[in-house]
Amino acid sequence: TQAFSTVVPRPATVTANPAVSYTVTASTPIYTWAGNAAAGAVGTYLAGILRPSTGFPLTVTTTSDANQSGGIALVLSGAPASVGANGYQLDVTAGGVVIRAQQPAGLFAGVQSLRQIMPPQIEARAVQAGPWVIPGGQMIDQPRYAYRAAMLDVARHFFTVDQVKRYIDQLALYKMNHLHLHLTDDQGWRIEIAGYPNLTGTGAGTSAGGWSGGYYTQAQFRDLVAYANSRYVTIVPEIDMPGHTNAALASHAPLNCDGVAPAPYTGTAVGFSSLCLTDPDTRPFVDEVIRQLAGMTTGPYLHIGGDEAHSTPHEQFLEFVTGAQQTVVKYGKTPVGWNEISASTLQPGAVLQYWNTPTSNASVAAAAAAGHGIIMSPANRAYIDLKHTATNVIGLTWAGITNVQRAYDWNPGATLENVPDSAIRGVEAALWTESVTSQQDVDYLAFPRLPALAELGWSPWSTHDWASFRTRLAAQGPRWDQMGIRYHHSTEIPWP
Ligand SMILES: CC1=[NH+][C@H]2[C@@H](O1)O[C@H](CO)[C@@H](O)[C@@H]2O
Repeated sequence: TQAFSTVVPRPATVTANPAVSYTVTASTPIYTWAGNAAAGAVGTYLAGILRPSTGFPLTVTTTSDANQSGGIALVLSGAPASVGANGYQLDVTAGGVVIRAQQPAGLFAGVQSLRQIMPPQIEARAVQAGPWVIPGGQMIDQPRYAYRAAMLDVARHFFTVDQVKRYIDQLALYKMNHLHLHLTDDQGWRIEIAGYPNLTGTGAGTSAGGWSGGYYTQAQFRDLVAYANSRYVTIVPEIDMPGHTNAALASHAPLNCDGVAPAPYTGTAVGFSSLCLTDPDTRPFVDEVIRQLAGMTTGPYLHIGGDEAHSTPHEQFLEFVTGAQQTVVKYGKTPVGWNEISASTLQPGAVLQYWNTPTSNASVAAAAAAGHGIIMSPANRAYIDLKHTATNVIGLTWAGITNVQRAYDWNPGATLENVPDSAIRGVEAALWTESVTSQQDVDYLAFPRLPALAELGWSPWSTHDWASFRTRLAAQGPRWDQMGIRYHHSTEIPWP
């Protein structure tokens, strides 16, 4: 039987009851809360996970009984107030499983914990022998931070809709609830913008290293947004500006100060490109891009980049970034930017993403003091594009080598001087793809560090403990084997 206390992220309170267990059988139903379609969808999602590996019907039916026994019950009643909108209470007794929440999002989170206390074979896509014994116990659980995210850079190398959906499913398993898509950079523009067809002509024609290009049509992007929403993941699209813009400049000559489009770029340098901020074509371009992207995005955030604008005159940079934030607000979204935008006139609600390595930054601290939220992605902790070990082939090294313990053993709420935990919105694991050209590369770099950052975003600091985490992480290995995730077998982890 899978141990009860192996869940990642660690639930806030976990009480194993080894005296009891519940076995899922061919007659086990899934009950969902009557009258709530979203709860029903969570039940159908759970059935989609359990049916292929058990071969059981696992019929989904409704109940109005907050103490429904005799199966796996997902109920929107009886959850303690402490779990809030995104938490849950999970009880496994001899009589069955009951997940209680205040909102469907909490049921979805509870389902992820339920998956992890079932045998690893539950994640197989072909029928397995069983038995499907679930150990007894109780969890009462809720997230520490509201923003628990991963970033996938689809500009340096392009990843298909299906590959991104697979990543979304992996994020959901670890209760991450935002996926930041880095859609544009020097090497590629990956989102269709009506009226500027060459952005996804020349702009999407190649990638770092000269590999094949690609892009999302607006319909495909909307499909990704809908898929993410069905996994309680919010897409955060990024148009990186005014630097990191060679793909746009190569696609649309008027955006260049001299009116001459540069060649597409397949290298991996940064900081050499800039939109021409004195050019009258730039503002309408930026306005149209933000307008269309906001129209495709159901989530509240639109990321305007702002990093490494080393080729942009500083005063022009400040004025541009202030204007870009105002445009995002005009189209109904909340602006997010890399921490360099803190020097601009931050718009109400604007959120900063901290990526630098120093533990102090006066401009960011001032922004936090003014009430702006901070997302923590310090490169020497949260950049899962860096190598795991010095001998790794793929991965970068500019901010060091990040093994699992370095990714895990830090407190996002107590990292930046004069930035209190109350200013921290959450954590984001950033996967840049200069050296990443395949699904396997993504798996190898993301696992096992992504779950480490997921635990930092979800679990209370009071339970933060490397010795406990490394043993719980070890129990995830057999699950990843079943899921076909080709993870890095870090020597820090006692894999079974
Ligand atoms: C915000 C930020 N800008 C740079 C930096 O992070 O490092 C990344 C590689 O780790 C690189 O791809 C990116 O363009």
